[in-house]
Amino acid sequence: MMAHDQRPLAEADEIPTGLVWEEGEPAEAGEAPRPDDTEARGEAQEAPRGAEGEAVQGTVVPAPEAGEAATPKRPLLDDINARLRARLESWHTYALLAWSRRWQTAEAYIQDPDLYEEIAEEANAEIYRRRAAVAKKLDRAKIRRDEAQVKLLSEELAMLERRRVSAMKIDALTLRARGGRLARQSALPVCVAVGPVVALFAGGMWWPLLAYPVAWAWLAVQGHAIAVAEGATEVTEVQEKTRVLAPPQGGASFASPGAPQGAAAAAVVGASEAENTILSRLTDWSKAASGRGLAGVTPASPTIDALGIRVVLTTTGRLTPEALDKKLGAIRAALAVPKGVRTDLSPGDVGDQAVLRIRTRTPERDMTWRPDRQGIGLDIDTGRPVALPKGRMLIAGTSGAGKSVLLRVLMAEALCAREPTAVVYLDGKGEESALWKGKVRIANTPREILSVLCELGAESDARSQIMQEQGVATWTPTAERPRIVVVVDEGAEIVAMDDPDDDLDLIKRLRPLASMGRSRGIDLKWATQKPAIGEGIPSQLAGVMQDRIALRTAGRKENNLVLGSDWSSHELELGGFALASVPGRGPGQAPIQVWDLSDDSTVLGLPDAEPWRHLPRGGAPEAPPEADGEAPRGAGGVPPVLRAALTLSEGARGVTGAEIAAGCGMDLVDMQEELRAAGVLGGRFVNADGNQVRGYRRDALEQAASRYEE
Ligand SMILES: Nc1ncnc2c1ncn2[C@@H]1O[C@H](COP(=O)(O)OP(=O)(O)OP(=O)(O)O)[C@@H](O)[C@H]1O
Repeated sequence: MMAHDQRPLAEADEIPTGLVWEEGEPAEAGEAPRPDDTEARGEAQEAPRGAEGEAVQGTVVPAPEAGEAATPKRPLLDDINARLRARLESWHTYALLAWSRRWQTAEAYIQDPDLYEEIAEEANAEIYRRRAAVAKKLDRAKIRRDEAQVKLLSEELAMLERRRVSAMKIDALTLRARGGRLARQSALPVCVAVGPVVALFAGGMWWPLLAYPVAWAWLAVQGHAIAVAEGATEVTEVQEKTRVLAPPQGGASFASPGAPQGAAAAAVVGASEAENTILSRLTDWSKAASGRGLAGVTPASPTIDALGIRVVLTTTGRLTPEALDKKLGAIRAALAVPKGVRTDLSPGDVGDQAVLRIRTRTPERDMTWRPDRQGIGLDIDTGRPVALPKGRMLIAGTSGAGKSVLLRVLMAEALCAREPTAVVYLDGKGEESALWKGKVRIANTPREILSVLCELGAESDARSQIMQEQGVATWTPTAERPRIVVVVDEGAEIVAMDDPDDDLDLIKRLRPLASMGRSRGIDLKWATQKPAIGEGIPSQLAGVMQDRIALRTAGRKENNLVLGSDWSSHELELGGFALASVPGRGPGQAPIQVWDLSDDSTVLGLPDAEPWRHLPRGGAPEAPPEADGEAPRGAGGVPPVLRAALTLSEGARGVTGAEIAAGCGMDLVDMQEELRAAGVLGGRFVNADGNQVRGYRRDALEQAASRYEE
């Protein structure tokens, strides 16, 4: 009935655009008018009139949107806009992702929990270096007999020995270091955020504002790369999933990783927080491993025992259990294994399987050292004693790792051994020596150490001669010439003392002991906190010290220097856990828990023993009496040192000072003084090998002796 003539009103009667006149009967009263039609209906009273002047019936209604259905352009544009908006939103999310990751990394770097320890270590090392330098100067001054310098340097040394780095200073240094890290990490973002605004207002330059879109785009690209690397090409909000763990069976077995999510939400009773995190990641393995290059690794149900978590990993595709070793870092990251917790991979029962052990627990064992204990400690996995081979050994460990305790165990083991064994203790620090008086031969000062090394050199030569005479290749220790365990507590002290220019060529004397001592029953145990070659390990010794023990080392670098990259001694716990690179033990094996001999009274209770001294071969002179007694004169009043020098140089053109000192069991410097008092000065002579060496010429010795006989 209604013939609608729709014309825009503006065109017809100058009614505002957006409204049209709709001919026909006005809307029924009952019809709900559109809210914005009120004005329009008012206008209807003055509606246009027909040609004859009669009112034309109709209503003003809003105009349909221009071209709504008439053209496909609009939906296309809407579609493009929607897509663009979605793209921008997702790239913006990528940018936010990259920013949050960057900030997380920066935060972890700034709040690094190891920083305090590193700074404390560095501060202590600085004092230690200064102490070593002053001690060295002091020794030289003593040798020169420069009393004024000796007094000054002794005071300085005493002051340095008393000095301790206070906790407050370490706190302040740590705070400063963290502040520096924060400043460095924030410098670039702050420049990007503030720089363009400053440039705009201060310099009137608009183009630095381009830094904002550039930085945004850069972050978005980074964020996209992160999302792709992590296996999520779409950025979505990560939902916290509930832990899925089946009820423990037989004490400790958990749901397989393939179990449906959300089946159970309880943490495992009795498991620590770290263990629960690891277990939950194993349960949700596909997510934990995503983007870490662990495709082809499937964990079975984990179990917990006295040593921690054990899980069998099955490999598929081209991945082999052996290749898993290289992915251990990625596995640790996927499972969020805490830093100090050790992980070991060993072959499984089936060819494509490996067993991953996450050592979150240490079984309770009585580790106190007693004389009946075997070896240096227990393998923490098997609980069996670990005995180390005899011979030279390098021992490394950071401060507090347990070197001194391990050395105590080695020395106590030697003192209680059935085989005749003596201990020589070269303790440059001098801290432990008091405990061992009357049990082992002790040398603390450079002169004492030099003297002992001369004796050891002479002993080694004597044994070599005896072995040649007997036609044997290995020394069998006897009560007269026992096995000698030479323990160096802190090798860096010896390195610092060494000064070949001043006749203190300690390292030169140690090298033959390290290289040839093993077959002659002389075992050098070299311990150091600083495993860098030249600092704590002399290059002359590094090559020959193949058997090595590392307690906890300061970091990966130190671990690699001592044991090699297959090992992880830097992840060991502090205080008595060690890895041993010796025949029969490899990187795949569990650490050794060292017997605990930190109790001083146990050391004091060890049996006393006559400290070792070199025994010259038959007919050699006796050691002169101690300094307070007047040296007895021999036949014709010849001083014993001169007599010894004459005996030792028989048939030769001369004899070295070290040989005389060793032959007499004397300190080198004391021996030199006594010979000087007897009228003999050092010089050079040609030895049996035809080389010019420093020492005492035979003719000079004879001349001096003849003066006494006269
Ligand atoms: N085998 C062990 N069993 C139990 N506790 C140990 C063991 N070894 C070391 N510790 C603990 O660690 C502490 C530090 O050990 P130790 O003094 O031997 O370290 P260190 O490596 O010699 O350190 P530094 O080089 O700073 O002297 C000891 O006081 C002791 O409490």
